[in-house]
Amino acid sequence: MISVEDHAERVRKLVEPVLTRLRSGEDAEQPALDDALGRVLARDVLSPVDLPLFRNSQMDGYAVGSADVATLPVTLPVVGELAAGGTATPAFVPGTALRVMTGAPVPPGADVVVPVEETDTLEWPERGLTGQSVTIHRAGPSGRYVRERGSDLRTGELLAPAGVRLAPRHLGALAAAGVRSVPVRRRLRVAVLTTGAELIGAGDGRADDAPAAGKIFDANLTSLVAAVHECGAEVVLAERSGDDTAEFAGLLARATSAADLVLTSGGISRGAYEVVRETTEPLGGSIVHVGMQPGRPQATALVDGVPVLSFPGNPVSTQVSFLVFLRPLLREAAGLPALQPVTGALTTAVESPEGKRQFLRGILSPDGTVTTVAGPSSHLVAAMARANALIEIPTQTTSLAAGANVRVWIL
Ligand SMILES: Nc1nc2c(c(=O)[nH]1)N[C@H]1C(S)=C(S)[C@@H](COP(=O)(O)OP(=O)(O)OC[C@H]3O[C@@H](n4cnc5c(N)ncnc54)[C@H](O)[C@@H]3O)O[C@H]1N2
Ligand code: MOO
Repeated sequence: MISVEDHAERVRKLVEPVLTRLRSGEDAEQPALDDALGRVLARDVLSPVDLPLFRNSQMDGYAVGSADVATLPVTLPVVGELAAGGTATPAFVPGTALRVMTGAPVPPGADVVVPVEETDTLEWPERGLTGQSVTIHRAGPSGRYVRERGSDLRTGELLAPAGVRLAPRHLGALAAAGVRSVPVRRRLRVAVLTTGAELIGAGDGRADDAPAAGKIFDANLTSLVAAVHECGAEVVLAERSGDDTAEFAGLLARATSAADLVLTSGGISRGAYEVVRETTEPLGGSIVHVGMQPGRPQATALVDGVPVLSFPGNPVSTQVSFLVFLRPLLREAAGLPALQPVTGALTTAVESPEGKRQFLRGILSPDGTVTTVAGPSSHLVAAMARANALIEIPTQTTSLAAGANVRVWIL
C-alpha cells in the first residue's frame, strides 16, 4: 500500500513531460480574440500601441489653457468643438476655449478640461457649436481631466504575460490595443475510456429505455469528460469498451495516437475480467493500492509514450481519484488557481478505517459546519451529487467526535 502523496507524485512524474511541452508553447495556437476566453497565453503580448491612443478628455466640458484660468471667474470665447470620433481637431488658441466631449482628442496647448458643471453653461447646447462664450467658475491645475497618450501603457510594454489564463479583463485590454488574435497554449488532449461488459449508454437500452438484465448505465464516461472540460482540457476521444482485451487494446491504441493523456475507468482490481490490468501490465504498467477510500486501486502506464492513468470503476472512486490526483495538474496546466481546502466542523461523529485517508461526501453549510452525506461506499453516485464537498479524514484517524474540525474540499 502506498500513500496518497506517493501516488500523486507518480502521477505528476508521469504527466509532467506532457505539461512541460504545453507550457513551452512550441505548438501554440493563434485564435481570434473572441475565441480566446479561458485559454492560456503562450507568450508575452506587448502592446502595439500607446494606451490611451491619443491625448483626450475625461469630461464633457471645455478644453482651456491653465494660464487662462489662473484667475477665476473668467469668461472665454468658445471658438470650436471637439467631439469623440471627430477627425478634424481644431487647434487650440490661447485665450479661447474649445467645447469638448469625453473621449475627444485634446489638442496641444489645451492642458485643462473644465467640466460643464463648473461653468455658467446651464443647458448644453445642441450638436454643433452654438455657444459664443463660457464663464468658468472652477478649474484645476494643469492636466486635470486630460488623459495623456500612453499614460495607461506605452507601446512595447507588457499587455498580458505568458501563462495568464485569459479572462474578460485581459481580452478587454487586448481589444483596446487593437490586437486581433493571440498565441495560446494548445489545450491538453485527453482520451477517456470506460470499461465493463455491464456498461451501456443512455439510449442503448431497450426501446422503453430500461437496460437489459445485468446492464447499467455508464456514469463515468460522462463524469470524466465533464471533469476534464471543467479543468480547461479538451476531450478528443470518449468511448466505452467491453471486457474483451482485444477490443480494449484496439481502443487504447486509438486513444494513444490521438491524445496526450489517456484516462480509463474500471478493470484494475482482482476480478477475472480486468481488461485494463490485462492490457497495460504486460506493457510495463503498474497497479498499486493507495491508502485511501474511495480510490484504493490505481494504475499508471506509459503506452506508446503516452501516459495512461487508470481509475477504479466505482463511480465515486473514479470521481474522487480524478479530483485528488489529476485535477490539480490539469488546473495548473490551464492556468487555473490551485484549490485550497477549508476547515469545517463535523455535525456528527465519524468512523474511518485505519491506514486509509478517507474522502467522505459532505454538505458544507454557510455556518462552517459540515455534515456527511450517506455512507462511505463508492457506488453511491447519487449521494455524491447531493454533496457539495469532500470531507478528508486523515490516514491515522479512526474516529472523530461531532464538533471536530476537518479539512474540506469544496466541489
Ligand atoms: N477481491 C477484491 N475485490 C475488489 C477490490 C479488492 O481489493 N479485492 N477492490 C474493490 C475496490 S475498493 C474497488 S474501487 C473496485 C475497483 O474495481 P475496478 O476498477 O476493477 O472496477 P470494475 O470492477 O470494473 O467496477 C467496479 C464497480 O463499478 C461499476 N462501474 C464500473 N465502471 C462504471 C461506469 N463507467 N459507470 C458506472 N459504474 C461503473 C461496476 O459495475 C462495478 O460495480 O474493486 C473492488 N473489488
Ligand atoms: O477503493 Mo474503492 O474505490 O474504495 O471502492
